Amino acid sequence: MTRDNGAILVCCGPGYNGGVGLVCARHLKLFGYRPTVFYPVKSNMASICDSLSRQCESLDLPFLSYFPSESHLIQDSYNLVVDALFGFRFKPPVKDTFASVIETLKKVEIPICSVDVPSGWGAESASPDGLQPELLISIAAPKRCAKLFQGKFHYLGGRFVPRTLEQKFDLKLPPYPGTDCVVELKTQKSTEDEKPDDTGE
Ligand SMILES: NC(=O)C1=CN([C@@H]2O[C@H](COP(=O)(O)OP(=O)(O)OC[C@H]3O[C@@H](n4cnc5c(N)ncnc54)[C@H](O)[C@@H]3O)[C@@H](O)[C@H]2O)[C@H](O)CC1
Repeated sequence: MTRDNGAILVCCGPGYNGGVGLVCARHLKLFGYRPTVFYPVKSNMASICDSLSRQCESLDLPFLSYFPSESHLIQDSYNLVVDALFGFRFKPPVKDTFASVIETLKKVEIPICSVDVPSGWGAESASPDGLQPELLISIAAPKRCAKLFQGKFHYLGGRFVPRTLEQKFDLKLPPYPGTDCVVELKTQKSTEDEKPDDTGE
Protein backbone atom coordinates (compact mmCIF):
# COMPACT_ATOMS: atom_id res chain seq x y z
CA MET A 1 0.00 0.00 0.00
CA THR A 2 1.39 3.40 -0.84
CA ARG A 3 0.39 6.75 0.58
CA ASP A 4 -1.27 7.54 -2.78
CA ASN A 5 -3.84 4.84 -2.14
CA GLY A 6 -3.68 5.32 1.61
CA ALA A 7 -7.40 5.52 2.32
CA ILE A 8 -7.86 3.27 5.36
CA LEU A 9 -10.94 2.59 7.47
CA VAL A 10 -10.07 2.10 11.16
CA CYS A 11 -12.90 0.40 13.09
CA CYS A 12 -12.59 0.96 16.84
CA GLY A 13 -14.50 -0.92 19.51
CA PRO A 14 -15.62 0.09 23.01
CA GLY A 15 -12.61 -1.29 24.88
CA TYR A 16 -8.85 -0.87 24.90
CA ASN A 17 -8.62 -2.71 21.59
CA GLY A 18 -10.58 0.23 20.23
CA GLY A 19 -8.12 2.51 22.01
CA VAL A 20 -5.27 0.82 20.17
CA GLY A 21 -7.22 1.45 16.97
CA LEU A 22 -7.45 5.18 17.77
CA VAL A 23 -3.66 5.28 18.29
CA CYS A 24 -3.23 3.40 15.01
CA ALA A 25 -5.42 5.92 13.16
CA ARG A 26 -3.44 8.83 14.58
CA HIS A 27 -0.10 7.28 13.58
CA LEU A 28 -1.39 6.45 10.09
CA LYS A 29 -2.30 10.12 9.64
CA LEU A 30 1.09 11.28 10.93
CA PHE A 31 2.81 8.88 8.52
CA GLY A 32 0.95 10.37 5.55
CA TYR A 33 -1.94 7.93 5.08
CA ARG A 34 -5.61 8.92 4.95
CA PRO A 35 -7.42 7.13 7.81
CA THR A 36 -11.12 7.43 8.57
CA VAL A 37 -12.34 6.33 12.00
CA PHE A 38 -15.48 4.39 12.88
CA TYR A 39 -15.88 4.60 16.66
CA PRO A 40 -19.56 4.13 17.44
CA VAL A 41 -19.54 3.33 21.15
CA LYS A 42 -17.41 5.51 23.40
CA SER A 43 -15.25 3.49 25.68
CA ASN A 44 -16.70 2.51 29.02
CA MET A 45 -13.10 2.13 30.17
CA ALA A 46 -10.72 4.74 31.55
CA SER A 47 -10.89 8.20 30.02
CA ILE A 48 -7.71 7.40 28.09
CA CYS A 49 -9.84 6.40 25.08
CA ASP A 50 -11.64 9.75 25.24
CA SER A 51 -8.33 11.59 25.01
CA LEU A 52 -7.15 9.28 22.21
CA SER A 53 -10.34 10.12 20.34
CA ARG A 54 -9.78 13.83 20.91
CA GLN A 55 -6.23 13.50 19.57
CA CYS A 56 -7.66 12.03 16.36
CA GLU A 57 -10.15 14.90 16.14
CA SER A 58 -7.34 17.42 16.63
CA LEU A 59 -5.63 15.92 13.56
CA ASP A 60 -8.87 16.41 11.59
CA LEU A 61 -9.41 12.69 11.13
CA PRO A 62 -12.93 12.09 9.76
CA PHE A 63 -15.23 9.99 11.99
CA LEU A 64 -18.00 7.98 10.31
CA SER A 65 -21.36 8.75 11.92
CA TYR A 66 -22.75 5.42 10.69
CA PHE A 67 -21.36 2.20 9.24
CA PRO A 68 -21.94 1.53 5.53
CA SER A 69 -24.46 -1.29 5.28
CA GLU A 70 -23.10 -2.56 1.97
CA SER A 71 -19.60 -4.06 1.75
CA HIS A 72 -19.04 -2.62 -1.73
CA LEU A 73 -19.33 0.91 -0.30
CA ILE A 74 -16.35 0.08 1.92
CA GLN A 75 -14.20 -1.49 -0.76
CA ASP A 76 -15.00 1.38 -3.17
CA SER A 77 -13.80 3.94 -0.61
CA TYR A 78 -10.89 2.29 1.20
CA ASN A 79 -7.90 0.06 0.43
CA LEU A 80 -7.57 -1.50 3.86
CA VAL A 81 -9.70 -2.00 6.96
CA VAL A 82 -8.10 -1.98 10.41
CA ASP A 83 -10.17 -4.15 12.75
CA ALA A 84 -9.74 -2.82 16.27
CA LEU A 85 -13.27 -3.69 17.36
CA PHE A 86 -12.58 -6.41 19.90
CA GLY A 87 -9.48 -7.93 21.43
CA PHE A 88 -9.02 -10.58 24.07
CA ARG A 89 -12.04 -9.69 26.17
CA PHE A 90 -14.62 -10.42 23.50
CA LYS A 91 -17.34 -12.76 24.68
CA PRO A 92 -19.42 -14.26 21.84
CA PRO A 93 -21.96 -13.82 20.39
CA VAL A 94 -21.44 -10.30 19.17
CA LYS A 95 -24.15 -8.01 20.46
CA ASP A 96 -25.89 -4.80 19.51
CA THR A 97 -24.24 -2.25 17.22
CA PHE A 98 -21.38 -4.48 16.25
CA ALA A 99 -23.31 -7.50 14.93
CA SER A 100 -24.13 -5.84 11.60
CA VAL A 101 -20.67 -4.24 11.40
CA ILE A 102 -18.95 -7.61 11.62
CA GLU A 103 -21.39 -9.16 9.13
CA THR A 104 -20.61 -6.40 6.63
CA LEU A 105 -16.85 -6.63 7.20
CA LYS A 106 -16.96 -10.39 6.59
CA LYS A 107 -18.05 -9.60 3.02
CA VAL A 108 -15.52 -6.93 2.08
CA GLU A 109 -12.98 -7.95 -0.57
CA ILE A 110 -10.17 -5.63 0.53
CA PRO A 111 -7.55 -6.71 3.10
CA ILE A 112 -8.43 -6.59 6.79
CA CYS A 113 -5.76 -6.09 9.44
CA SER A 114 -6.89 -7.25 12.91
CA VAL A 115 -5.37 -5.87 16.09
CA ASP A 116 -4.41 -8.54 18.62
CA VAL A 117 -7.43 -10.84 18.06
CA PRO A 118 -9.60 -11.03 14.92
CA SER A 119 -12.95 -9.58 15.98
CA GLY A 120 -15.51 -12.26 16.72
CA TRP A 121 -12.82 -14.72 17.86
CA GLY A 122 -12.13 -15.63 21.45
CA ALA A 123 -8.58 -15.19 22.77
CA GLU A 124 -8.23 -18.97 22.85
CA SER A 125 -10.17 -19.99 19.75
CA ALA A 126 -10.99 -18.99 16.18
CA SER A 127 -14.58 -18.55 15.06
CA PRO A 128 -16.21 -18.84 11.62
CA ASP A 129 -18.59 -16.13 12.86
CA GLY A 130 -15.66 -13.76 13.23
CA LEU A 131 -13.47 -11.93 10.75
CA GLN A 132 -10.84 -13.78 8.71
CA PRO A 133 -8.14 -11.09 8.32
CA GLU A 134 -5.21 -11.17 5.91
CA LEU A 135 -2.96 -9.54 8.51
CA LEU A 136 -2.87 -10.06 12.28
CA ILE A 137 -0.87 -7.78 14.56
CA SER A 138 -0.45 -9.39 17.97
CA ILE A 139 0.29 -7.06 20.88
CA ALA A 140 3.00 -8.02 23.37
CA ALA A 141 2.51 -11.74 22.80
CA PRO A 142 0.43 -13.75 20.31
CA LYS A 143 -2.83 -14.91 21.93
CA ARG A 144 -3.62 -18.65 21.75
CA CYS A 145 -6.13 -18.08 18.93
CA ALA A 146 -3.24 -16.86 16.72
CA LYS A 147 -2.27 -20.53 16.23
CA LEU A 148 -5.46 -20.83 14.15
CA PHE A 149 -4.81 -17.70 12.08
CA GLN A 150 -4.98 -18.57 8.38
CA GLY A 151 -4.02 -15.19 6.90
CA LYS A 152 -0.88 -14.23 5.01
CA PHE A 153 0.92 -11.94 7.46
CA HIS A 154 1.37 -12.04 11.21
CA TYR A 155 3.39 -9.43 13.08
CA LEU A 156 4.16 -9.07 16.77
CA GLY A 157 4.34 -5.54 18.15
CA GLY A 158 4.89 -4.14 21.62
CA ARG A 159 8.51 -4.56 22.58
CA PHE A 160 7.73 -3.96 26.22
CA VAL A 161 7.43 -7.38 27.85
CA PRO A 162 9.93 -7.63 30.73
CA ARG A 163 12.17 -10.73 30.59
CA THR A 164 10.84 -11.81 34.00
CA LEU A 165 7.24 -11.84 32.68
CA GLU A 166 8.30 -13.63 29.52
CA GLN A 167 9.98 -16.34 31.60
CA LYS A 168 7.16 -16.50 34.17
CA PHE A 169 4.57 -17.24 31.46
CA ASP A 170 6.98 -19.15 29.19
CA LEU A 171 6.01 -16.86 26.30
CA LYS A 172 8.94 -17.84 24.03
CA LEU A 173 8.82 -14.46 22.27
CA PRO A 174 10.99 -14.06 19.16
CA PRO A 175 13.85 -11.52 19.23
CA TYR A 176 13.10 -8.13 17.69
CA PRO A 177 15.58 -7.21 14.95
CA GLY A 178 17.87 -4.30 15.83
CA THR A 179 15.82 -1.47 17.30
CA ASP A 180 12.59 -2.53 15.55
CA CYS A 181 9.40 -2.57 17.60
CA VAL A 182 7.74 -5.17 15.39
CA VAL A 183 8.81 -8.58 14.18
CA GLU A 184 7.23 -10.71 11.47
CA LEU A 185 6.09 -14.15 12.58
CA LYS A 186 5.70 -17.18 10.38
CA THR A 187 2.17 -18.19 9.51
CA GLN A 188 0.82 -21.53 8.36
CA LYS A 189 0.42 -19.92 4.93
CA SER A 190 3.94 -18.46 4.73
CA THR A 191 5.42 -21.78 5.84
CA GLU A 192 3.44 -23.61 3.15
CA ASP A 193 4.49 -21.05 0.52
CA GLU A 194 8.14 -21.64 1.43
CA LYS A 195 7.87 -25.40 0.87
CA PRO A 196 9.62 -26.39 -2.38
CA ASP A 197 7.19 -27.22 -5.12
CA ASP A 198 7.27 -31.02 -5.07
CA THR A 199 5.62 -31.44 -8.45
CA GLY A 200 9.13 -31.80 -9.96
CA GLU A 201 8.52 -28.93 -12.46
N1 LIG B 1 -0.50 -6.68 26.67
C1 LIG B 1 -1.53 -6.67 25.85
O1 LIG B 1 -1.90 -7.65 25.18
C2 LIG B 1 -2.28 -5.35 25.76
C3 LIG B 1 -3.44 -5.32 25.02
N2 LIG B 1 -4.16 -4.21 24.89
C4 LIG B 1 -5.26 -4.12 23.97
O2 LIG B 1 -6.46 -4.12 24.74
C5 LIG B 1 -7.29 -5.24 24.35
C6 LIG B 1 -8.06 -5.67 25.55
O3 LIG B 1 -8.87 -4.57 25.88
P1 LIG B 1 -10.21 -4.77 26.74
O4 LIG B 1 -10.85 -3.45 26.87
O5 LIG B 1 -9.85 -5.55 27.96
O6 LIG B 1 -11.12 -5.75 25.88
P2 LIG B 1 -11.64 -5.62 24.39
O7 LIG B 1 -11.09 -4.39 23.76
O8 LIG B 1 -11.39 -6.94 23.77
O9 LIG B 1 -13.24 -5.45 24.46
C7 LIG B 1 -13.90 -5.18 25.64
C8 LIG B 1 -15.17 -4.40 25.31
O10 LIG B 1 -15.97 -5.12 24.36
C9 LIG B 1 -17.27 -5.35 24.89
N3 LIG B 1 -17.73 -6.66 24.46
C10 LIG B 1 -17.21 -7.86 24.81
N4 LIG B 1 -17.89 -8.86 24.19
C11 LIG B 1 -18.86 -8.28 23.44
C12 LIG B 1 -19.88 -8.76 22.56
N5 LIG B 1 -20.05 -10.08 22.38
N6 LIG B 1 -20.67 -7.88 21.93
C13 LIG B 1 -20.51 -6.51 22.13
N7 LIG B 1 -19.56 -5.96 22.96
C14 LIG B 1 -18.76 -6.86 23.59
C15 LIG B 1 -17.08 -5.26 26.41
O11 LIG B 1 -18.25 -4.85 27.01
C16 LIG B 1 -16.00 -4.20 26.54
O12 LIG B 1 -16.55 -2.93 26.45
C17 LIG B 1 -6.32 -6.22 23.82
O13 LIG B 1 -6.93 -7.13 22.95
C18 LIG B 1 -5.32 -5.34 23.09
O14 LIG B 1 -5.76 -4.98 21.82
C19 LIG B 1 -3.92 -3.04 25.68
O15 LIG B 1 -3.50 -2.05 24.76
C20 LIG B 1 -2.87 -3.21 26.76
C21 LIG B 1 -1.73 -4.14 26.40
